[in-house]
Amino acid sequence: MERSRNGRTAESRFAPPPDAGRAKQRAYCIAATPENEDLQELMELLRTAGVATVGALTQKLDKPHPNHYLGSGKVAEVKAALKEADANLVVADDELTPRQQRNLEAELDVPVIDRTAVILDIFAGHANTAEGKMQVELAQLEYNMARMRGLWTHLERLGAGRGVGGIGTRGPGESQIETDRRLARDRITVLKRRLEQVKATRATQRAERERAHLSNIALAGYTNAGKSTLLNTLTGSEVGVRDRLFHTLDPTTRTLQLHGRTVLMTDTVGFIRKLPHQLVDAFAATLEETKLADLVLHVVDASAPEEELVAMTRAVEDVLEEIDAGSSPRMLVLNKADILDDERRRELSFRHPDAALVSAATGEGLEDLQERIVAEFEKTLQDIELLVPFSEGGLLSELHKVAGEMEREDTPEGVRVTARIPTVVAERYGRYAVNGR
Ligand SMILES: Nc1nc2c(ncn2[C@@H]2O[C@H](COP(=O)(O)OP(=O)(O)OP(=O)(O)O)[C@@H](O)[C@H]2O)c(=O)[nH]1
Ligand SMILES: [Mg+2]
Repeated sequence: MERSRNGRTAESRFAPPPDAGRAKQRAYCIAATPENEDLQELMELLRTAGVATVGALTQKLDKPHPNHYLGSGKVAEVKAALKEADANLVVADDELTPRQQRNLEAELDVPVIDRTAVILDIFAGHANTAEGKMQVELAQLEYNMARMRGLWTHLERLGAGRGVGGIGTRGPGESQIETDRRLARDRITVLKRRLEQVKATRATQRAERERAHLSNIALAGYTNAGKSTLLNTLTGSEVGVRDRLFHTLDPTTRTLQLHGRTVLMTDTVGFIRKLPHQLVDAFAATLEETKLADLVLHVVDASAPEEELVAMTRAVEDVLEEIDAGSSPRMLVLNKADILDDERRRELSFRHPDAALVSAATGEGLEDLQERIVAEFEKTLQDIELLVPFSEGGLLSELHKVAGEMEREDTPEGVRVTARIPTVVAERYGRYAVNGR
């Protein structure tokens, strides 16, 4: 029997969980895709959101049907399957247009949601900080704005169709829709303004860190790749780790010792295929951390099958491009080496000769990774000669952290220091440079 990466069997993904009979939401997954994609990731998202999957259907289409997402024959097939599986929710693997959603609901007579809604729901459940919550709410509002009309039609239909009736199920008419849209727009304005303030605070914090003149490494990668685990192992911290998608939403920065030098390492929100653009926009402040890093470690779950690994890697590269982090120096880190067999290890080192193969869980390969990071920074090391005024004594200990080793000599004007440090950091000491070095 085919075993999925996290140990659950392929069969058990479809078999109802023990309490599925009572599970409120029993989802049927659908996908229109040009490639032979399975729906495992969507089911994984649903599992994270606490929804049971009771069936799935994929149709090979170059482009989703503009009216019904799937072709009309397939929609009829889904309708029959829903009854069979006793599903009460349909989930599409792509973001649906309001029209596709409306039409599907009319045909299938159950609520239809899309991948974006599921991801937004997970983010909403995982947001802990005020900033995270605002970012998610903004993304949700942006997503819902376009769909409000559809939502009301939906409620109306359910009310009429099932004879439930009552408050909130009747069509509110144009004026109510308009009022709601206005309220949503107002709230969006407020949230955007507050997030601007958060962004300013974050910029101040970053400026403070930069004043500490340390290089900054950002961890980036697909959700569940092991970024937080890697941060924990390397820096001895205890950031939350779980086998669920989008566990980390808020960035965390820790210090890391590399051959006597101190650098900063930041763990942040993971990426996914078809990442809702509303989230990318709303998380702009968070993603700045990656964008402005001196080095980006792209962490990959190397235990994924090759095809999936390539797709996940590409998805991350795409988002990095999208947020404009494409030009930062980057290093590929193949994680979860502990669960690879020898053949796969050989294949990976052949395919990705420049990547570091590590296990954040067992510590394997981490020394090599640290060597590589040092080597990466070495490439840009520069000799500097500074004259630091006595009034700036704190700078000396900071410089010592960055340089690992340095020579110092007291002179009447201040302390004369020679050291070898990364160019990015050297620039921050520019005003104390002697002889233009
Ligand atoms: N076998 C194995 N499992 C690992 C390794 N590193 C992480 N994991 C597991 O992978 C799962 C995800 O790890 P996290 O560190 O939370 O992953 P993440 O990239 O931070 O995920 P998000 O915060 O959701 O984006 C957890 O169940 C970890 O225990 C590893 O080296 N080997
Ligand atoms: Mg994490």
